[in-house]
Amino acid sequence: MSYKLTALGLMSGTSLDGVDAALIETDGMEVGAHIGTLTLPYAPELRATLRRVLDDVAGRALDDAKADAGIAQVVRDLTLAHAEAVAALRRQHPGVTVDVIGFHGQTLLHAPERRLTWQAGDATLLSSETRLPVVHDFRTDDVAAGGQGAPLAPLYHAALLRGHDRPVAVLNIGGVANVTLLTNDGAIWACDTGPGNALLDDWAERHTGVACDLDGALAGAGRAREDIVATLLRDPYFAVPLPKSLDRLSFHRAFEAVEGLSAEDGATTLLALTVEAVRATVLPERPCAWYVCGGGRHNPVLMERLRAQLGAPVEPVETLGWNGDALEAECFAFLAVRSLRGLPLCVPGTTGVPAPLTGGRLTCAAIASPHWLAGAWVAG
Ligand SMILES: Nc1ncnc2c1ncn2[C@@H]1O[C@H](COP(=O)(O)OP(=O)(O)OP(=O)(O)O)[C@@H](O)[C@H]1O
Ligand SMILES: CC(=O)N[C@H]1[C@@H]2OC[C@@H](O2)[C@@H](O)[C@@H]1O[C@H](C)C(=O)O
Repeated sequence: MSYKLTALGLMSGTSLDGVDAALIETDGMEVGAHIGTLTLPYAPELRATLRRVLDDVAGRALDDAKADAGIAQVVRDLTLAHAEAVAALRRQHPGVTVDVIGFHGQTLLHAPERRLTWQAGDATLLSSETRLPVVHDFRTDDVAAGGQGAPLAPLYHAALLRGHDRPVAVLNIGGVANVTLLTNDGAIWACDTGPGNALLDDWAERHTGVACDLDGALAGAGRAREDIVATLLRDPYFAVPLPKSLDRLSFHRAFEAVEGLSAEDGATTLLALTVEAVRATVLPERPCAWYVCGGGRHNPVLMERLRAQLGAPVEPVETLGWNGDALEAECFAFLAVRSLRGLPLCVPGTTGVPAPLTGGRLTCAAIASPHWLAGAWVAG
């Protein structure tokens, strides 16, 4: 490995459950030590506010939403939650010097067809709170270049899977689900497959008051209405070839289709949609194995249906020695270092950009000269 940095990645995903933080060593090409991780759940009020803001932002002009004082306060609150996660992780590893933060931010809007994507977060505030350089805004350049802006995890998956048998797939089941496929000829393909847990979370919250269908308690007790799943699979999204990406709210019309079902049958049907959407994704090669990360792998009913439907072994990424709850946070640590080095964050097969493209912006507030900026390494 060439000159490596200690990078702290921060991800707050579409599930709106909180901030994942991870510390790794990397030169942006290889991944060295996995130093530590933690999750800091959002306070329930912040989560509820974010859920409302998502709906609000979807219905108005983006510039207008960004200028809204109420939304600005939410952005500040979520940034401070990220700063708290950084402080907590640094307290756990007092001997470690962090070189840079990779700050994804909270996606509040993703509409690549309008060349819009917004990962809310105040990088200047985070940098001044932590006194660390912050790389942020990872998706804008990709979308501006005509790409989907997502998923961005595939190059990290590829770095971790170097030398692994192919074709192989990594499936993330977060709020939205996304797949990375590494093919026999060394290509990387990716897309969002469809809903992940977001619909099931909202359904469970509505019916039980609990924020998710914990351990698949509801979905395991119901029957899937396969006719409804089949109808939902006629959505044009599934006919679009990859690369393609989704917003958290993209499939909320599925709610109308399950309206009137019992809590259990509705949950089983929504869970079946998540799995069938993966199966319906046309990949250039059939994976010989699927490795699953993201919170969905904790749902045994979901894993069981994936195993039954995908026609190849389906295992949690822990089988590979990875931490499936920290992977996305690690990814943004890795991408921060790639951004500093001007390396691509995406390639045509992952986001549809015309050519490999770097991205991200560096913000250094209240830091005279980050020690690594003095080195020749960054220029190289
Ligand atoms: N024990 C469990 N039983 C059922 N579901 C679970 C369990 N643990 C986590 N989950 C699901 O995982 C979700 C969180 O997953 P994750 O943290 O991967 O999402 P995210 O990173 O926010 O989303 P995305 O990857 O779309 O950005 C929860 O909202 C819940 O649906
Ligand atoms: C716009 C956005 O935030 N997309 C997320 C979301 O959550 C899962 C899926 O949709 C994925 O495409 C992406 O996140 C991961 C980290 C990615 O970019 O790979």
